[in-house]
Formats: sequence, C-alpha cells, structure tokens
Amino acid sequence: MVAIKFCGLSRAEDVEAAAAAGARYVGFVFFAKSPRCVSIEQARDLALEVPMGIAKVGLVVNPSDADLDAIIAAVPLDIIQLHGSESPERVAEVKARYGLPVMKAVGISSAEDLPQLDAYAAVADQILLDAKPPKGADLPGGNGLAFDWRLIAGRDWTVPWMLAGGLTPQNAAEAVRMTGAQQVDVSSGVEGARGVKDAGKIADFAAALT
Ligand SMILES: O=C(O)c1ccccc1NCC(=O)[C@H](O)[C@H](O)COP(=O)(O)O
Repeated sequence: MVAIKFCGLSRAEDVEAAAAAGARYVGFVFFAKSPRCVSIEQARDLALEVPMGIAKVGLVVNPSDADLDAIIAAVPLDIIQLHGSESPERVAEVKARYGLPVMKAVGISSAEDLPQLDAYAAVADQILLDAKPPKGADLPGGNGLAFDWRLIAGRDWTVPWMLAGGLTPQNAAEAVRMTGAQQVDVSSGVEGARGVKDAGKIADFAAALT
C-alpha cells in the first residue's frame, strides 16, 4: 500500500478529507509567499484535529532557529520538512536541536541533481524528491510540476523516500509504477483552485492508488 502525504492543508475540512482518504501524513506550510501558508495558531488548531496514526508534518523553507522554536513550541508536529536550500549540516543540526524526524526535500530536474540525495539520506530521516522549481518561481515547491520519473526508475536510498511534484489522481498510479515509490506527496493535484483543497480530488487521488 502506497503511503500518501497530502500537503498544504489549511482548513479543518481538508484534514477530515485527508483522514477519510487514508492519509499517512498531512502537511502544513509555513511559508509566507505560499497560497497554502498557515499561521502558527491555525496550524496548532488543525494539528489538534488530526487523528492518531497520521503524521503531522510542518513544512518550512530555510528556517532560522527562532522560526522553528516558535512553531515547535506551539504546534504538535511529528516531522519537520525542510524545503529550502538547507545543507546536510543544517539538516543534522535541526534534527539534533528538536529531536524530531526531519524530511529533506530535494529538487530534481536532471541526473545531475541525484548525487546530493545520498548526502541528504545520510543525515535526514526521509528524503522527498520533488520537481525543481522553474527559475524565478515564487515557491520552492507546490508548483504542480512533475520531473522526469525515468531519472529515478529502479532507484532506492538508505532512508525512506517520497515522490512529489505534479502528481494528480490521473497520473499517480503511473508515477508509482514507473518509480517504485512507496510514498507519495501531493498538493496542487488535489486542489479545486490554487491553494484550496478539494475533498473529491483528495478521495480520487487515494482511490487511484488502491
Ligand atoms: O505547497 C507549497 O505552497 C510550498 C511552498 C513552499 C515550499 C514547498 C511547498 N510545497 C511542498 C510540498 O510538499 C508539495 O506537496 C510538493 O512540492 C508537491 O507539490 P505539487 O507539485 O503541487 O503537488
């Protein structure tokens, strides 16, 4: 069974839809430029709605310790997702400082992007393989773009990994078939409008993988 992370949830009904669809993870985005950005207070309220057994992931981009201190103190997170240009050293530092598992997102657009995955796998608890954002994009993730899945066909890493980028109810099964991913992450592909999740698409996405 493929584990699904629904990312960028911002309303209680999104959490409910993700849980009903069998989510293994839900993600809350703390990045001001994102249409999915939630405040610390919103995230705390949403996190309290998440049923047991679903991991609550806090997504941050090049956060300072002060940013993380404020989030971790208020929101009962299970995993920190680093989605910026954090170095492997910074990943290790965040993991040690907070004692929480860290998932490091890495942008992929060509074979040259693959070697760094090993360096991150050596320090992170999980790695997330996402499409590299186009030059000048406002967001480092959540752009609804896929990378060439053939780049990672048959590959594996020393820690659990998650496939992300441009997944939809229509292409998710094919993506899993081509890459062998056991875990997937989706945001734009289950939205009715930019930044607004659609319960029907969330259900369709999960159904496509069962
Ligand atoms: O989703 C965002 O708005 C976002 C903002 C800043 C950094 C990362 C962001 N999303 C990262 C995710 O985990 C997405 O789920 C992943 O990039 C896949 O997104 P999509 O292609 O839209 O499914």
